[in-house]
Order: sequence, then C-alpha cells, then structure tokens
Amino acid sequence: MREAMADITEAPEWTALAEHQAALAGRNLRELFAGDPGRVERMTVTAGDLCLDYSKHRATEETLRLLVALAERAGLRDRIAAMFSGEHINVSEDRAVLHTALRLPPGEALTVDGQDVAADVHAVLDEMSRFAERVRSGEWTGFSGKPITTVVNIGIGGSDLGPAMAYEALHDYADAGISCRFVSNIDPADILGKLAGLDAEQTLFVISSKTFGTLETLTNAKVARQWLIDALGDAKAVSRHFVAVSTNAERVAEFGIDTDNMFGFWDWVGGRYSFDGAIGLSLMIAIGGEGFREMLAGFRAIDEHFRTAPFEANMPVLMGLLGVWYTDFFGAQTRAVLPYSQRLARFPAYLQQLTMESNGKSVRADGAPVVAQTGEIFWGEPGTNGQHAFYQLLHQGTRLVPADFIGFAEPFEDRAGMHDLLTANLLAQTSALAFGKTADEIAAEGTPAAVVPHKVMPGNRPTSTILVPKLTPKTLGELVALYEHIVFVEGTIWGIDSFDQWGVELGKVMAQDLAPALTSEEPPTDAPDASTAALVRRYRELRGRRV
Ligand SMILES: O=P(O)(O)OC[C@H]1O[C@H](O)[C@H](O)[C@@H](O)[C@@H]1O
Repeated sequence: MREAMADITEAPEWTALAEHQAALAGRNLRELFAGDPGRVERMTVTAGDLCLDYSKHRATEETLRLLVALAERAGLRDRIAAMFSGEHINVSEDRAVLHTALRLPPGEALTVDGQDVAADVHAVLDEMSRFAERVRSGEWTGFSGKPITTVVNIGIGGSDLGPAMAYEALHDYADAGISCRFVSNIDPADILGKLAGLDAEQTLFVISSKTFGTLETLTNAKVARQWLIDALGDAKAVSRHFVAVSTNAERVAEFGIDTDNMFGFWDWVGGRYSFDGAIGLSLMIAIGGEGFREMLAGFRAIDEHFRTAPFEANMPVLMGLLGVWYTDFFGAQTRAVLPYSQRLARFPAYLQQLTMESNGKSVRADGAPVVAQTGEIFWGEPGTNGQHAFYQLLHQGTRLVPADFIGFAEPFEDRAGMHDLLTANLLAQTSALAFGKTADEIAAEGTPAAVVPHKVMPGNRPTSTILVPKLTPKTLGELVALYEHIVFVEGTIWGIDSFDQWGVELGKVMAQDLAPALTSEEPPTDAPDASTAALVRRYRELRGRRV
C-alpha cells in the first residue's frame, strides 16, 4: 500500500488561488496592461534560445506568487530532483524516469539502480552515429550494393510521432540526400502509400518499437519484409535492409533482424520521451550525428534551466502552472498549440501523445481518485491555416481556450515578404485575442447598430508567445524539452504518475480477441457486448462472410 498523498485542493495555497481567481475574474487584460507599464518586461522570460512573453495571461504578479507557492506545496522542487536522479517516480511500473539522461553531456556520470546510465547512453549514441555515418556516406549499401536513399521508419505512438515530427521540422538539415518516410497505422493504406514509388534496392527500414510487441508495427514490418523480398528476390537481402530500435533484443531476433543491427534503449525511457535516443535513428541518418547532438544540446539547455532557474523565472514551471491555473480555476478544457511554421505541422500531434498520454489520468500516484481536473486536451494546426478555420471560436466562442503561439524570427527561405507576413499574423492574433474590440470602437467605425454585437471582439483570451530565433536542431530540442517539463509540472501538482499509460491496454487486448471473429468464415462466436456483436455481424455481412 502506498502512502496516501495529501489532497492538494485542501491546501491553503489552493484556497488562496480560488479566492484570487474570483477577485481577478472580472478584470480584463486591457485593465491589467493599462495599470502596469512594467508588465511585459516582468512577464517575459528566456530559457536557452527561447523567449516567452506570458504577459497576455489572465494573471498578475500575485497570481504567479500564489501559483509558485502551490508548486512549493506540491513539492515540485523535490520531485524535479527525484526525476533527474533516477528515483522510481513511475510508481505504477516501479521505474525510474530518465529521458533527461538521454542528453547528458559526455563525461557527466549518472549511476542508477547499479547501472552506469551515462555510459550506456553514450555507447548507444556512438553506435547510432557510426551506423548513420555509414549509411550517409554510402559505405552501408543495400543487398545489391547500391547506397541507401530512403529510410522508412516503422513504428507507432512514441516510436513514430517524435521522429516523424522532428524529421518534418528539420528536413532542411538533411544534407546527405537521404529522405525519410514514416509508417504507423495498421490501415494498409499507410504502408502501401509509403512504399509506392520506392526503390527496394535503396531503401532501409528502421523497425522502431520499445516493446517489439506492438501489433501495428510488427504487422507493417512483415508487409515491408515481404515487399523487399519480392522486389529483390532473395530473403538474404533482409539483413542489409532492416535494422531495429528496441529494448527487447529477444523479440528483435525472433523477428529475424540481426541484433548486431539493433539499437537499444531502456525501460526508464518512456516511449513518448524517446526520440532523442535510439528512436531518433531515422532522423539521425537524415541530419547526421552532429545535427542530432546539437538537438540534444538544446534539450540539455532546457533541462538545466528547469533544474536550476528559480520558479519565478522558470519557463516550464510558469507554463505548467498557468496550465493548472486555467484547467482548475477557470474550467478550461483544452489548450491550443499554434506553431507559425509549416515545418512544425506535426508538433501538435506529437504534443498530444506527450501531454495527454502522460496526464490523462483519473487516479493519483497513490491509487486514490484525483481531486482536481487533470490533463489538458492539446490540439492545434500551424498558422495561418488555423486562422481561416477554427480561430472564429477562439475569438468569439463561449469557451476559454488558452493558446501557445510559437514563432520564428529567421526563415529558411523567403518570397515576397511572406515570412514577415506570417509573423505579423501571429502578432495580430495574440493582440486581438487579448484586447479585442469593444462595441463602442466598432460603432465608431460606422458599423450599423444591428451588426455591432456580431462584430464585438470580447478579448481577454489568454496566450503565450514563444519567439525563437530560427528552427534548428537545437531550438527544436529546446521546444520539446520545454513541453516535456510542462507535463511534469502539471502532473506533479495533480499528483499523478505521468509516465504510465494503462488506459491504452484494454482496447489492444480486445482488438486481438475480436480479430478472429471478423476474419473467420465460421459463424461468429462471443462478442463482448450486444452492440459489438451486432456490428460484427454487420461487418461480416458486408465482407461477404457467414453471419
Ligand atoms: O514502442 P512500442 O513498444 O511499439 O509502443 C508504441 C506505443 O504503443 C503504446 O500503445 C503506448 O500507448 C505508447 O506509449 C507507445 O509509444
């Protein structure tokens, strides 16, 4: 039996925040800005290359003081130390949580549970770099002796979203003429679409799976293997075209991949926290070992900031606490993440797993029910596309949707001033969301009275603006580490284990149980419930099978 945790909502700091919210609720951002000339300067914080302006939040100095006090009450300082030192803070799986060790600088020691974690991490990174270099230089060839031009990563969840997001973000840095594709879905459309047009002789498959037991990944990998053998006419070709990333050497060998061509990691790296380790192999092949290490330096810069900056000037702490502020004191349900960069199109999807699989929990680490709302629903699209789709609701809808806007000063390319226009849009949106436009202002423009209410822009809609010099491997690492630690801060306040994901298991088991009923030519046997039984019969009918 675990020791029962204190109820954070009973703490005086929680009560103080609730009272403060009631007092602040009637004040809008126009007032908060008007009465406070030093506000922007005070509510701007830097971490590594990232600069966060959080002045457009429904918060005052007092709010932040109270939120920081709540973090202290929740023991955030000790929790951070516990994570970095390898305590088993993933209590339901009795594991350390050490994704931060994946970016330890060379030479820094860390021994956890008798394992020299730092040495292991660097040994794998070195292996990855050597292999990536062989592929990039053309020394590693396919079965017929031709160099590799396409890497296909097969994986799902944390074994897909991280490298897929990062490759799309950083493909300009792919300097060896090697491109990547990512296959995840069990829908055959995914793999068939990604294999289309590929030259088997020059394709390398990276089968990425922490457990090497995931249905989607193993099924797609088998399809890929057959495709390769059919194309090259020899099963011996597999060893030149398949490598694996996993924690499970036994299963890799069972699948038929030489474990010499396997890159490992450890159970103290959660899947959704893993692309800065071996799961990033495809990315490393594309951008090179040096670029990958620059990305790790970015992660590390934010780790250091998170570990050492006072909470009042700590970017992940402030952003995490503001997440708690809106979730638990304003009843906000969702948080939009709006990168003003086409290259970050997959960033919201990546964050969905990182944040929602981590903090979508109804029980606390001690097994008792949570006492507050947890788990923000993350969503978003790159600007400016979202503006022409869902921003209407952000500006004038009835719901409060705090949003993170992410912009970059320097473009990769520019035409006709487009990049400045992109940034102007970001700035315009956050200003309009914060300060809106009143009925008087609209009427003064000569708007007919009947239309005025429709055009009122209520404002007072909170946003963070993160401004980054340029999208580089380093700044991408910084952005990802920022959100990893935001998740940690929120999870700590809510008292949950942010590092397990039991909620995904039941559906997987049930799918395995149901598959025979769908594929058999015999009459269907038991289904788990009447609705599912009827749907099975209907499906079989449509598939022309016996019902
Ligand atoms: O890497 P794998 O073991 O194949 O797991 C892939 C994914 O599947 C699971 O269902 C989990 O929900 C994810 O956290 C994980 O990233």
